[in-house]
Amino acid sequence: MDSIIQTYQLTKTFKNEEIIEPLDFTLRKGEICALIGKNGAGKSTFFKMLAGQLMPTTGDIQLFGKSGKKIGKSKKRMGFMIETPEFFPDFTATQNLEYFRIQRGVTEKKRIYEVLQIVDLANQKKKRFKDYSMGMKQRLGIALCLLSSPDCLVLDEPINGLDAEGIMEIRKLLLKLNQEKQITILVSSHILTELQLLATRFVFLKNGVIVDDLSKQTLDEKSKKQIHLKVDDVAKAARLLEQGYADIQYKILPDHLITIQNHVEEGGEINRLLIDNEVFVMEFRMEALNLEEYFLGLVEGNEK
Ligand SMILES: Nc1ncnc2c1ncn2[C@@H]1O[C@H](COP(=O)(O)OP(=O)(O)OP(=O)(O)O)[C@@H](O)[C@H]1O
Repeated sequence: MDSIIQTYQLTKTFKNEEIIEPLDFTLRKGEICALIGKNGAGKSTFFKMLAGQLMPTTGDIQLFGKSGKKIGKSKKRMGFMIETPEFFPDFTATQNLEYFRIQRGVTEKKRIYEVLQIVDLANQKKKRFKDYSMGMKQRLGIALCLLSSPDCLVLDEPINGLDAEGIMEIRKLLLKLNQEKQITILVSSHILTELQLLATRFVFLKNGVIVDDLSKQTLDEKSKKQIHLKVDDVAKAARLLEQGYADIQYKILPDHLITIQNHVEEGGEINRLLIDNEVFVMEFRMEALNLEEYFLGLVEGNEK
């Protein structure tokens, strides 16, 4: 059984507003799946439904193939970090984890030392939580998720607010958990370039709808190129592009520049379309497109 999380037509409505539209999603074993969406896209709402903190309005959730009343056992195989856990500021990492170990019924006391080692906090045992850096606090949050030895982690914005070093540490940690401990990971963020170095799959969420779902390989191919044009009549060129390609994704930049994010393989035809219609093309080249630009193209549509 390869699917760890599966949702069927899952929805959530708050006060007559559908925040999550019927959502079908599968997380497969071994993946590091990035859920990418702007603030308010519905990432936390989706994660809270997976964790059982929010009831879906309609639809179904399966964890490890189990749903409904049987889901409880599967939930024990999951580690959720949806909001920063409420650690005691004056407690050390060990004292904080000991509190949660007892609360959660994890019998083996030595597990605390193991998880602190995994997240590289074992040598900080005497420091109190309030003296931790943001990165250390996040890693302690992940340690807490790991206490019950889960097979899957669901992490909401674990690198939010971290500096470059903190981000790198979390990335190293998540890669280690995935590769060495075979933990499947679903992680959300809006720091897209960071996820490009971490995830094996990218799911884009906009207003509660999955607008794209790409493997790392496809994303890398897409991010290789975009068309970069300099033309004399930008408005006419834009009109021709829209007439020629209904789904065209482009941006108009200052200095008569247009970048086109899709139909990149048809660059020759696009050039011909413009020239044949008497648009003077001063520059035509392919250039690299980064994930951030691709994402903005998807979630904002054309900037006209
Ligand atoms: N309990 C609630 N009652 C009413 N509206 C809510 C509730 N929780 C979330 N929302 C709304 O649902 C939408 C999605 O919120 P959500 O927190 O899931 O987005 P998000 O993608 O996680 O964004 P962020 O990164 O800002 O947390 C927002 O418009 C938010 O205001």
